[in-house]
Amino acid sequence: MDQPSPPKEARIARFIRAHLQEILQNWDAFARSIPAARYLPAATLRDHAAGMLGAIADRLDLPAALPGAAAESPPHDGFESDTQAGQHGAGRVGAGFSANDTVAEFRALRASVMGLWAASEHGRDLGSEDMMRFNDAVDQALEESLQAFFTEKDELAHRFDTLLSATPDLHYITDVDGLVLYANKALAKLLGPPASPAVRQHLGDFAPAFAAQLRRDLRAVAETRATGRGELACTLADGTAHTYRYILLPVINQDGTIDAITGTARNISELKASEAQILRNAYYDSLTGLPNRILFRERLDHDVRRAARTEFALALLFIDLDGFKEVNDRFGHDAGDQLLLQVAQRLQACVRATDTVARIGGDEFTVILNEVSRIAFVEVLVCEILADLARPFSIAGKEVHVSGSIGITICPQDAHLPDDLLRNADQAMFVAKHAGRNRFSYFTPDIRDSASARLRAIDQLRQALARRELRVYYQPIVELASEAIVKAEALVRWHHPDGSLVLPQHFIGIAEETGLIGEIDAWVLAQAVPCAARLGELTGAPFQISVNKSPVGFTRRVIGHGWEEDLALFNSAGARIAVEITEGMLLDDSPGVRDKLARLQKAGVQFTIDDFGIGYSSMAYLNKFKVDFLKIDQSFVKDMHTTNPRGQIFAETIIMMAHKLGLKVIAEGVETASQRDWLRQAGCDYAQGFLFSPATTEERFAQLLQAG
Ligand SMILES: Nc1nc2c(ncn2[C@@H]2O[C@H](COP(=O)(O)OP(=O)(O)OP(=O)(O)O)[C@@H](O)[C@H]2O)c(=O)[nH]1
Repeated sequence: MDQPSPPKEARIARFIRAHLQEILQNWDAFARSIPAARYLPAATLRDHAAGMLGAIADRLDLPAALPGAAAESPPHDGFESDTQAGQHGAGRVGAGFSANDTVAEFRALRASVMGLWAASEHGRDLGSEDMMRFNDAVDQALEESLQAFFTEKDELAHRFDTLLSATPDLHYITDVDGLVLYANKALAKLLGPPASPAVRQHLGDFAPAFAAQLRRDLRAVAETRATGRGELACTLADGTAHTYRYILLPVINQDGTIDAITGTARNISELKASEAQILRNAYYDSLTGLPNRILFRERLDHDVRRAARTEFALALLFIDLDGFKEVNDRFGHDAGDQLLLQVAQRLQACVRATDTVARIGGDEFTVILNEVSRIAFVEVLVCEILADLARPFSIAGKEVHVSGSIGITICPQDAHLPDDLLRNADQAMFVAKHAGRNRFSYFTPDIRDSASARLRAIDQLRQALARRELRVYYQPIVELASEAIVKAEALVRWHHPDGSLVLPQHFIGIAEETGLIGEIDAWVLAQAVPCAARLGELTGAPFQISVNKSPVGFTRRVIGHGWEEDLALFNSAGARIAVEITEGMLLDDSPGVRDKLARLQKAGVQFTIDDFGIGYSSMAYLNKFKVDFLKIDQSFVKDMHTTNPRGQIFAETIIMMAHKLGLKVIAEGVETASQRDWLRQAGCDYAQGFLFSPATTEERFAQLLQAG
């Protein structure tokens, strides 16, 4: 049987297979004109072309591959890239080809084959059925490729949309005018539905007030091709205020043109709020909201510089509350906080918006008064502040009273450097406080001199402690009935390097202010306890030494003061030590003070009320707290036989009252025999003073004791 002649279409298939290498050489030249093809290696492109040509040839070989076959079996809707052409089209998406590039690629294939066919012996058959079938096969492959290409693109877009819509950030693609080509879910929500499907929304529509800013930025990105960045503080349609940080990137086409801009915008409102909070914490006092010390210093620097350029002066006020600690102690720390807040409000209400009120420490405030034309105005304002602070405060339904001590310094009159001004105002405040509180004091050079002298004294006292220049002296206390030395008072002396012996009244005040008193009191106690034991051995009977304990040591934390260490010493000494305290101490009903007194009493320590009769008139504390001795203040003793006979009456009354309460009485400052005789006759138990002996060293004291 005769073999049927091969179908006509096989001719071109055979032609393709036979001339594949030449076709591919032609193809190379065409392919170079396809923009995206430039980014693929030549070998890869040729492999693709060879694969496609092979598939087209195979298709032409099929008997079913008749003209119009593609039209008869159109790719179904859910196109799957299962043919060679389909796979090719889907792959082109990943390779960065546009649809036009893909079309161009097929055109190049067609032209490569047709060019060679025309040049071959078949040249005259260009319009032949072979050619028509070939063109149909290429068209069909192209259609399959494009279908796959677009399906892949849609899927990719969907995947990107899913990815970009999974974040709260705004992602967008716009044209160069800002008309939105793509908006992720977050942005679409902000933009709301478009007015009409035919009208594109503008990126700035979600914050209309900033549309102009966005337009400018978009234009700049399109013109400069540089990435644009910016921040947008805006109010959204729901009335909430937000800040967005955005980025705009030009999408540069392969031909170098820009017709789209893409980017993201992130809502940084929380970040901004926490940045603002950090800034507030760094520069503002969290309790009162006033500028803190750091911001105050910055403002002072700035205001001083500005004042130097004008004819105006600047006044700096340093305000320290009086009696604030008592508010904390009596009403609690929260009440203290409330008070500070109300003080801040009152101070702020006194000054102009251009002035600064700052809280620079616990109960310390400063006020910078700018553009001061007359100092008299400052004084008027300061009086107003004092009056305002002295008005009662209402805290948790209770009336609370404080006052203020104010130091004033003027720039440039007193100083023109911020540090000096602050120091001046502080020193002037110190003077106001020590002059009785609830008043003001101007800075003067004298104040500076005495403040420097005070600082020098503090420094010297510190050194005295370190160099062990302090000594304990003991003053005999005699029993008036027998005139025998039965006790001693330990008194501290300072052997100054200049050879002088400094009495406590010249340094205890500074020691109390600076807290060094704790160290001094503890050191005196540590000397007195073994001394009492030694003197006891000498006399063969327990010997008692009184030590002074500063109220500061009971009420505050003081330097070098280990309360527990003291207590161990007191415990070991028991009644060999008596503690001299002031009436004020017993009136202090704060738990800290009461607890310390009770612990001392438990240790067996006896108590002497020092300077009795010159302090508080209330004696109710004598009923509450067990005291052993009353010490009549030396002012009564001194007055006894001089101009003021009332001294005798007071002394007599004190002695009588003490005895009725079961207490012993010590008179101090006894200098004359007549004072001694009178006291003895009035029933006073003990006396101390120059008549018997000044305070002296332990050795000398021991000699006195032995001499009887
Ligand atoms: N409630 C409260 N108290 C504070 C705060 N900061 C510091 N203080 C207290 O404020 C007090 C300030 O001490 P002082 O200035 O010596 O007290 P004061 O009673 O006013 O003494 P004078 O100035 O001598 O009249 C201390 O007891 C601190 O513990 C705070 O933020 N809140």
